[in-house]
Amino acid sequence: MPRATLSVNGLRFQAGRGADRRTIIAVDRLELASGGLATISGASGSGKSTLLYLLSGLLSPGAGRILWDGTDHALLTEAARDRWRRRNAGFVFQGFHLIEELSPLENVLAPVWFGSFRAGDRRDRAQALLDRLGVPMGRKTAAVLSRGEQQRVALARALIFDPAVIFADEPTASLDAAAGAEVARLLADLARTEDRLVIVASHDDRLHALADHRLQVAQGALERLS
Ligand SMILES: Nc1ncnc2c1ncn2[C@@H]1O[C@H](COP(=O)(O)OP(=O)(O)OP(=O)(O)O)[C@@H](O)[C@H]1O
Repeated sequence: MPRATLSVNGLRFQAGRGADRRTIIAVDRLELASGGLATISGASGSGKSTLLYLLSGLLSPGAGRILWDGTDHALLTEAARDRWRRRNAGFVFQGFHLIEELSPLENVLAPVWFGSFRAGDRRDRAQALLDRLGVPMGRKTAAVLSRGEQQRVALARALIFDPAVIFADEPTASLDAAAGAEVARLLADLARTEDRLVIVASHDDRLHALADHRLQVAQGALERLS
């Protein structure tokens, strides 16, 4: 199973111009490793999503270091960072981002097509992931699935390249209580039983209750609660 360690030092991300320039998020020090669910709480607009973008390399920090397995991503070319993300990172969002006209299986295989890989090699894995995550068989399009089922398809899609790290931004926010609890349990399971590092930004207390590492953003700074 792929593993990952994250090490952050002196991270500062600022935005805005002139007098409006301000620090959106600062992280003095953070160490996380595979085998745990880390949740980030914080008020709306506190910088949780921005932190996920920074950690995943979709945004560059103005200052500080983000090391994945000892490699400082600021020193990589953009192409190398993209390659790292494709091989090592899976993403889950509040809004699922499925292609509704495609079947659940086709949605899970979409990153394979977009990455110009041969889908045939991944078809069995995609089906196994859908089975494992309990997505019902025989649905022609993703549009006819319930929201909880759609989020499970999105989770299967995030897992198609067997990533060591999963980033999830409010993955339960648009689900009802039962579906939200199920997705929270699946995320914790992916961290603990499959030894992945799962980092979730969320307002959902059910997710925080399951966390191995509880982080919080307050007044622009990340602090560790447990
Ligand atoms: N490039 C940027 N330029 C200006 N402001 C920015 C930029 N990026 C983020 N911000 C601001 O930083 C703050 C944090 O946004 P972010 O989306 O990370 O918060 P959040 O904690 O995820 O919020 P929510 O819980 O509502 O999703 C917001 O006020 C946002 O407008």
